[in-house]
Amino acid sequence: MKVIHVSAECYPAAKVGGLADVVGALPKYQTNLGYEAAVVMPFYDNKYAKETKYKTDFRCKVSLAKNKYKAKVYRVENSFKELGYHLYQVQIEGLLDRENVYGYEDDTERFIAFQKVVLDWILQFENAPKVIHCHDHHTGLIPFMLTQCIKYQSMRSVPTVFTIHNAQYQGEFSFEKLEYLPEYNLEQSGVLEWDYAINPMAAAIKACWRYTTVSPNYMNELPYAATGLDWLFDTEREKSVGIINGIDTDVWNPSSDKMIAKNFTVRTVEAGKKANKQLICEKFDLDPEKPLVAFIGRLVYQKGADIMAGIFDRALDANDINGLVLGSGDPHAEYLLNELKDKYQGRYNTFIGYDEELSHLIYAGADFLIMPSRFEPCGLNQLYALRYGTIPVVRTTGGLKDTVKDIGEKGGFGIRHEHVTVDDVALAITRANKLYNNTAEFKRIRKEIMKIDNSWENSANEYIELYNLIAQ
Ligand SMILES: Nc1ncnc2c1ncn2[C@@H]1O[C@H](COP(=O)(O)OP(=O)(O)O[C@H]2O[C@H](CO)[C@@H](O)[C@H](O)[C@H]2O)[C@@H](O)[C@H]1O
Repeated sequence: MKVIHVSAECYPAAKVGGLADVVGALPKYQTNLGYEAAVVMPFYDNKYAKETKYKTDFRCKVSLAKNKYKAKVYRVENSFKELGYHLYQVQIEGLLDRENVYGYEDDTERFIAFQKVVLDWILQFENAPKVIHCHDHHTGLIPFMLTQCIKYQSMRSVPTVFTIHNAQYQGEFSFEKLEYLPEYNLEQSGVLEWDYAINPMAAAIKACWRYTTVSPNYMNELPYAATGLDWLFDTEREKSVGIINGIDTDVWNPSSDKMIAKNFTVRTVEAGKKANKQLICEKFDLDPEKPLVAFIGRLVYQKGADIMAGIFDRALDANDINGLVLGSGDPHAEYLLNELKDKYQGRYNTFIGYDEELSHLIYAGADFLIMPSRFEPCGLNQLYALRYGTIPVVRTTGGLKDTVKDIGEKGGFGIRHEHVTVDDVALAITRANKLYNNTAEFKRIRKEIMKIDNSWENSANEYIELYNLIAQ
């Protein structure tokens, strides 16, 4: 294989958010373009693992200070046929074999051990990959280990690309855990360090050959984004590239999606969306005659979760619309969103939790999707919404700015707002409601957005061009 993607998540094996969607799709498109790609990720003891057949590809022991763990690298049988790329999963007994991806006290230990096993596995390849492509901070120590650790010296010339999906999460931990890392020249500790701690995201930026962000605009924002690494992003900018995410049009295709009530194309969009909306309205006691404004996502500060209940309260009060929220995260935000149900019975509802199938149905049946994000490295939800004829209402930030044009502009097809305040987002929803009531224009835009090409083809090629630039 030419490139190995290393990631904590990959759809369909394990998904928490957009990282899984990207790592689950990009390698397939790269392989289709003739650049054979594989993915290596942790093995979690989840539903996918129970339904999947594995073959052991490699066995080793991994140590973290005095603790030793048995590890295996599994190859997922038939992954090339079913997913379009080879999928490998690292099983570390007692560390990774748990149900969830994140959220354990020893996440630092889990992901350090994972990265060490990945490199031990690659070390014994007859032919090293041309590029190792790491995604987010859980894999950020790999560029460091490759360039600094004695054990991996023979792979020093293998180029690394590091992709930032979200610079807010950096995985920092204390230097007390330094002994978990393989031996290196301690004079190089500065490469690991940021703000008196080991910071895997900072270490990756410093040690990788090139780093990328998932949209060009997020790249421009990073030196001012208050992530704590602003200065680093400014000084290392020369080795950065912004490449916009695409979507997997095999998975996200309204004409063949098995998770929705009725399939549709641009030609049959009216009937298709109506049937999907009807089912949502039945499930959630909403009014199919009124526009449906939805939110899907992790209920965290980034996504505006703290003001989400306020937004729906104001927007439902001012407009004759439905509101629906699918998400989970901050318990207080969940509580406030649920509390609103009594006030707007028959027009507003929530599903607090994670439900992949329901998300597809909502993209297919909603009229508008709101994304009042404080920052958004790319955002995939707006791209899925467009493909399913749902008009995005987004904050002008990050990748949302790159992918959504306001209806006030020439050729515009979405609604944008500048601020993450209840007032600004509610006003944007009022604009959406006005557009809905201008039936001819609403229907025209709905058809237009379904035709926009946000598939992975172009971006997958941009990554390949980047690999070719650095790999000899
Ligand atoms: N409760 C729920 N039920 C079902 N599905 C749910 C869900 N909550 C979220 N999802 C799904 O998770 C994905 C979210 O993707 P995003 O890219 O919008 O955000 P995320 O912040 O996770 O990703 C980060 O990485 C991606 C990938 O690079 C960037 O696009 C993004 O800006 C960055 O924050 C979508 O597939 C969405 O449908």
